[in-house]
Amino acid sequence: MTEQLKQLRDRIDSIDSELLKLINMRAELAQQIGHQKNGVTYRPERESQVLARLQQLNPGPLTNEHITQLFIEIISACRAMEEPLSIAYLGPQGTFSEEAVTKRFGSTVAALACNSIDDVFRKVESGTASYGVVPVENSTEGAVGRTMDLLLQTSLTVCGEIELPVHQCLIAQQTDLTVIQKIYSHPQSFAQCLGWLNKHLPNLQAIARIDTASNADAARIAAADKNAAAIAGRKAADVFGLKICAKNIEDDPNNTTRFLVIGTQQVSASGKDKTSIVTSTSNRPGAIHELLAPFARYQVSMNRLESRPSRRGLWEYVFFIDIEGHQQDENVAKALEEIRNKATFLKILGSYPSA
Ligand SMILES: C=C(O[C@@H]1C=C(C(=O)O)C=C[C@H]1O)C(=O)O
Repeated sequence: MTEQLKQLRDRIDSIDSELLKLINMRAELAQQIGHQKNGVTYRPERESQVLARLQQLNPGPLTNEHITQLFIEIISACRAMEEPLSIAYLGPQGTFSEEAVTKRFGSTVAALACNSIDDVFRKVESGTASYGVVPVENSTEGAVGRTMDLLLQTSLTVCGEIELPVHQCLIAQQTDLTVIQKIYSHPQSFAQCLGWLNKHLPNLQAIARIDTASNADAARIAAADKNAAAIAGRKAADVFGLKICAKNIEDDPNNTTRFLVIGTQQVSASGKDKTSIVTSTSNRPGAIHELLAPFARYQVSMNRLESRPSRRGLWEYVFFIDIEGHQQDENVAKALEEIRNKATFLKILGSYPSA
């Protein structure tokens, strides 16, 4: 070892000793805060402020994404000193939902794989899990209907959102595409990769496309059949020991899935929030225009408007709306108050920090 290398490593060692001390001091403070809280440990608004502040202060060379991931892990460990969180998600292991859990909560949580979106809601409603993570929309494929239908019925609140860039891979036991006779995947993932499949697969007509309940299920099946491939994330290839034949095969390179964190808590304002509501109105000319007019009047921006069958009458709809701001912000509160007076139905799903 050269003298210069030794000196650099000595400096890293002494910085690590400092970091070790500081991180443990941080954990002790989190524990003290935990003793002062009654009830809810996880404070999404505070975590979002902590991360936003660090991003603003970050002098580099580490990027804001690096800093965010590092601090999410530090916060995750500190939070666990107060109380370990259990998070239900749409399993099995290796799904994008699992990645979304880690992206928001870090690794120091008990992640609970569920068989269905319904099961995620049930686990949180029954108190078996503290929070749940469910997919709500994809930038290519649109809304996840089941999540929206369950949001309408549930007593749970929306406590957060997670945006996850979704990069699909074609994975198999080997990388020779000519032996592939079947491809397994979730219908949403097939739809996200249609262009690539049509362009790159030899003998496309002869290849069966088989739907599975999740990408990770597709990977599990492909791991037991040498003539099969799966479309899934990199994580699923790791979990099931498969090779990556092609990566980033999604047709839109910005392909992103948005997930919601569901729980039982009303989240306080962070300063940069969103509010999700479901509403409906009578079926007459101009009714929707009138219903939404207060948003324009009080300068509330609408990020999303999605209609779903209400399941109460033929051709009757409910509207899922995301707006900017917290329900306690004055302009949002006034707009929602007016809407409540006009709507035949209004449910505020929750306010939470913007991703
Ligand atoms: C320490 C706290 O508890 C949790 C841990 C946090 C942290 O480590 O920074 C932030 C918010 C909470 O989820 C707190 O509420 O400040």
